[in-house]
Amino acid sequence: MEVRARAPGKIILSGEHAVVHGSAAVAASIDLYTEVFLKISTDSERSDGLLKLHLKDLGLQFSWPTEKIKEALPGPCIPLPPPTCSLESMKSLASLVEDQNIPEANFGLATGVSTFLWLYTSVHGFKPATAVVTSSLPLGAGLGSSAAFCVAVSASLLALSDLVNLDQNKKGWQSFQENELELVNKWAFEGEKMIHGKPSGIDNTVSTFGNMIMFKSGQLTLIKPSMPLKMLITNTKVGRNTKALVASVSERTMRHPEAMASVFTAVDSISKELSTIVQSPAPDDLTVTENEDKLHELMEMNQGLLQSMGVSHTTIETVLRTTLKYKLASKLTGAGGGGCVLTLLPALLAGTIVNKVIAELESCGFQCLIAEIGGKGVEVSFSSSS
Ligand SMILES: Nc1ncnc2c1ncn2[C@@H]1O[C@H](COP(=O)(O)OP(=O)(O)O)[C@@H](O)[C@H]1O
Ligand SMILES: C[C@@](O)(CCOP(=O)(O)O)CC(=O)O
Ligand SMILES: [Mg+2]
Repeated sequence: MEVRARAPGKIILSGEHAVVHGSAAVAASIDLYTEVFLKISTDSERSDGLLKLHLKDLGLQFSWPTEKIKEALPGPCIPLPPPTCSLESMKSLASLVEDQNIPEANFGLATGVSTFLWLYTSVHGFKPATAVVTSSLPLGAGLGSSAAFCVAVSASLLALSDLVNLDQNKKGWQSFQENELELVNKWAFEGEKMIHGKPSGIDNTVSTFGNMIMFKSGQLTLIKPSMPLKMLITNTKVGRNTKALVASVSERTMRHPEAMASVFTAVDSISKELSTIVQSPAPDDLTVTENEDKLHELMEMNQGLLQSMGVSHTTIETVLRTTLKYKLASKLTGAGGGGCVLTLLPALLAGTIVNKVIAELESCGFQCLIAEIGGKGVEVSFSSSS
């Protein structure tokens, strides 16, 4: 029994952090993916009794005797709802992962590895298996690698379970039915909880369902943009950790509840207005430009509010200053504190200007890319090639 699952990363156009506190946010999937290959040994197959996890791009391989996992974890938790990992299980997972001696440089991976073990055993118990993970997403840079990882892992696990009804003979990538996607999303959210502490659920939701969405208090609304939206993504390459940044915003909120409530309300309005603008009819270039000007201002306002939440960074400020020289608006995307910055590229902006901005940003040591936004969500493939 084997399957491949791939799940996209995302950009947040407005509302990160505030969405954790109930404000609306707008996000879109991007065409960078995390892919998980999963092969589970059936009872009749001979196996080495190991659960193996290979993080291929990082050159790291881990394995655990399934008997050892059985002593530490409760095992399958079916039927629904998916279980939230208890503190006791977290501790057992930490010691199972510690035994693998993850290199210090990859220390943040420990939670990802624990999450894999938790999701795997919750769906498939203690069956020996091999999982191979590859990703074109930068880890810990604000493009939702944690969610793409949780969604791809959950999708691969559910695809090989009795809980979904996929066509195993179909060649190439296929999607799940709507109710199955909801299931994948629920399991992935449990994984995100382990990595983020208190996630809003926006990242796993957009990775699961794809497209562009507005997300508020756990509810998603599909957005159908009626104007072209091109974003430059600049990776400052400053590593950061979403869990710590989300916790720091919550601490600030405890210290200044009224002021922060106003900040979150302002972000809520920005996301709602942004969603209205991108969906409003744009029959000609003039209307597109007018709408882009409004988006420009909304992005600047959102960035200002993110600064007031304390999640900007000197490298983010450098990107903002650099792009402003070309009259382009930027804002951080994801948790901030480094990571990636979005810059709106107006539809009529000359290619030579885009190249100049990119060259200037890259001369600062940043990495730029232009991703396709709003594509498909999670998919699986049972065939060996796709
Ligand atoms: N391909 C992967 N393999 C293992 N763990 C991963 C992978 N992608 C993400 N993770 C987990 O997610 C963490 C990064 O998540 P986070 O701090 O939320 O940043 P982001 O989601 O913006 O990339 C990593 O430190 C790791 O624990
Ligand atoms: C800061 C936040 O809004 C987004 C975090 O995204 P990322 O992990 O930095 O890609 C947190 C959340 O919504 O769960
Ligand atoms: Mg994340």
